[in-house]
Parts: sequence; structure tokens; C-alpha cells
Amino acid sequence: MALAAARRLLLHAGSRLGRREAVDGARRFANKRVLVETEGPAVMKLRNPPVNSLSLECLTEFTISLEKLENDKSIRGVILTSECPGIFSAGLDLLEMYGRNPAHYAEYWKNVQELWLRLYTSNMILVSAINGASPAGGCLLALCCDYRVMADNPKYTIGLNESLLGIVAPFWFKDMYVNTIGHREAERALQLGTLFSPAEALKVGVVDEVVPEDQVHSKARSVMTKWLAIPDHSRQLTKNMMRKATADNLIKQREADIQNFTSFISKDSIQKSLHMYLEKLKQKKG
Ligand SMILES: CC/C=C\C/C=C\C/C=C\C=C\CC(=O)SCCNC(=O)CCNC(=O)[C@H](O)C(C)(C)COP(=O)(O)OP(=O)(O)OC[C@H]1O[C@@H](n2cnc3c(N)ncnc32)[C@H](O)[C@@H]1OP(=O)(O)O
Repeated sequence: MALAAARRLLLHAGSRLGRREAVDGARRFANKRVLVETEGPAVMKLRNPPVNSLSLECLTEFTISLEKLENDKSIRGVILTSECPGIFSAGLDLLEMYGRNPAHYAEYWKNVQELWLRLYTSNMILVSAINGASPAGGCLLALCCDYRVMADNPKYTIGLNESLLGIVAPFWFKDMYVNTIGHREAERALQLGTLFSPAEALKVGVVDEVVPEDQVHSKARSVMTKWLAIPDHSRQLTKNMMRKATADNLIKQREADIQNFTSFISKDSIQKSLHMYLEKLKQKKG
């Protein structure tokens, strides 16, 4: 209920912002954590500092922005990137999965599923300009895209590292990984929780292209231009043909997946693992 109300408020605020900024001549709209520019190829920028973690609020704003773009028939493609220096996205917000109650976990997971389904089955062309670290849910966002361009900076890594946290990537994360890099590579990378450097990610197929950091956005734009030259109807039908079975696999068991997540994440042993991981992140500083 609370989330539905927040969603209505955000949609309302979003459209107000949209109108005001259009009057200023800049075609863009923004929520607090997501900025969307629609001048030229549309660009969606995550801006949830310090690490673009996907908190419930961030997920909600992201989903709403995507919905608005989908509803604008003049927008055929979106570049997904980050405004946080050195970070594409740190993935799901660990604080949404630690020390909360089962109802919160269920609500959070429903929103993670929702964003994934919308992104993965989007009719728009999605290109990610990966300009920073992209672990777990950050990698998931990139994997939903039709093409991934990554900055050539060995400090940036990408991959589904869930097993390093003592948690298990859900089956639909796994399905998408298998679709992208094949069964053997996915099996190994998932068990080891591998975070790939840009060069490794290119080799294994997690990303499609690695370019110097200052060229990530221009490359993403030129990729978008190429993809926009393909007729929408044939490209969309082809995308649907490639992705539908994977999305349907979650759609037919959404409730069971929420229950699985809620009972898994509520376990004492899993909460303990998350606690230790969060402590490790804190200690990294000191
Ligand atoms: C049987 C199965 C059934 C069902 C399935 C069950 C379970 C599946 C469940 C979940 C799947 C989850 C997928 C995920 O996405 S989990 C999140 C994984 N993310 C990570 O591992 C990234 C962790 N972060 C980092 O590695 C680094 O922070 C960094 C590389 C992104 C950035 O490094 P920096 O040095 O620049 O910044 P830090 O000092 O490390 O961090 C700053 C600040 O941010 C906090 N933070 C970092 N990441 C997260 C996060 N993901 N969520 C929340 N908060 C995060 C970090 O703690 C620092 O906080 P403080 O300033 O110390 O307060």
C-alpha cells in the first residue's frame, strides 16, 4: 500500500518535472535517483550515491522512468549509465536484505523482479555504458541490455558475485547469465562468484566491447545509431523470440520466487553472512 502511494506520488512529481524542464528547452525528466535525458538518444543515468545501490526507492524510480520512456512512442532506444564516478551500480542494496522483516523482504523482491522483467523484455533498444564497478545486481542491469560497452579500467569489475556474499543468485539471474555467456562459463563464474576485469569480461562475453574510459559514451551512442537503423518491428519480434521463455519462466512462478527469497534471506545463517560481508566493506576503509 505504502509503495503504491509512493509510486503515484513519484509519477506525479516526475510528470511535473518533465513538463517544467521541457519548457526550459532541455528534454529531460528526473526523479531523485534517476535522471533521464531525451535529447538525441535517450540516456538514463543512475545517481544514487555513493555506489548506486538499488534501494527500494531507487528501484521504484528506475521502474517508473522506464515506464515513462516505454510510453513515449518517439523513444526507441535508451543508453543506461551512471552519474556516480567509478561505479556503474553496486547491485541490490544490502541494507534492504539485512535486519528487516519478511514483509519488507517480500516487497523488496517483488520490485527487483518487476524492474528485471521490464528491462529484460523492453521493446526499446537498451545499450549499457558501463562506466564503473558492476557487481551482482549491477551486472544484472547490464545483462538486460542488448549491447554492453565497458570502460577499459582494470579497477572496474563486473560479474555475478553472489556466492562470495554467502548468498545464491536466483534462477532467473542464472538463466540470463547462461543466455549471455553459455552454460559452462556461467556455471564456473557463478560458483566462484567471479568479478571479471574489462578484458576478461570481453573474452568471456559478459560485455560486447571495451573502450578507453573517455569513449564509453560516444561508443554507446554510435552503437545505438547502428541498432536504430534496424526496423523496430523485426528487431522487437526477434528480441521477444530470444527472451520470452526466460522471462516467462519467472512470470509463471513469481509468487513462489518471492517466498523462496523471503525464507532464504530470513535465515539466521544468511543474515550472519550478510552481516560479515557488510563489516568487511566497512573495514576496507579503516
Ligand atoms: C535458494 C535461492 C533462493 C532465492 C534467492 C536468494 C537470494 C538471492 C539474493 C540476493 C541477490 C543479490 C544480488 C546483489 O546485487 S547483492 C549486492 C552485491 N553487491 C556487492 O557485492 C557490492 C559490494 N560493494 C563493493 O564491492 C564496493 O562498495 C564497490 C566496488 C561497489 C565500491 O567500492 P568503493 O570503495 O568505491 O566504496 P565502498 O567504500 O566500498 O562503499 C561505500 C559505501 O557504500 C556501501 N555499499 C557498498 N555496496 C553496497 C550495496 N550493494 N548495498 C548497500 N550498501 C553498499 C558500503 O558499505 C559503504 O558504506 P559506508 O560508507 O561504510 O556506510
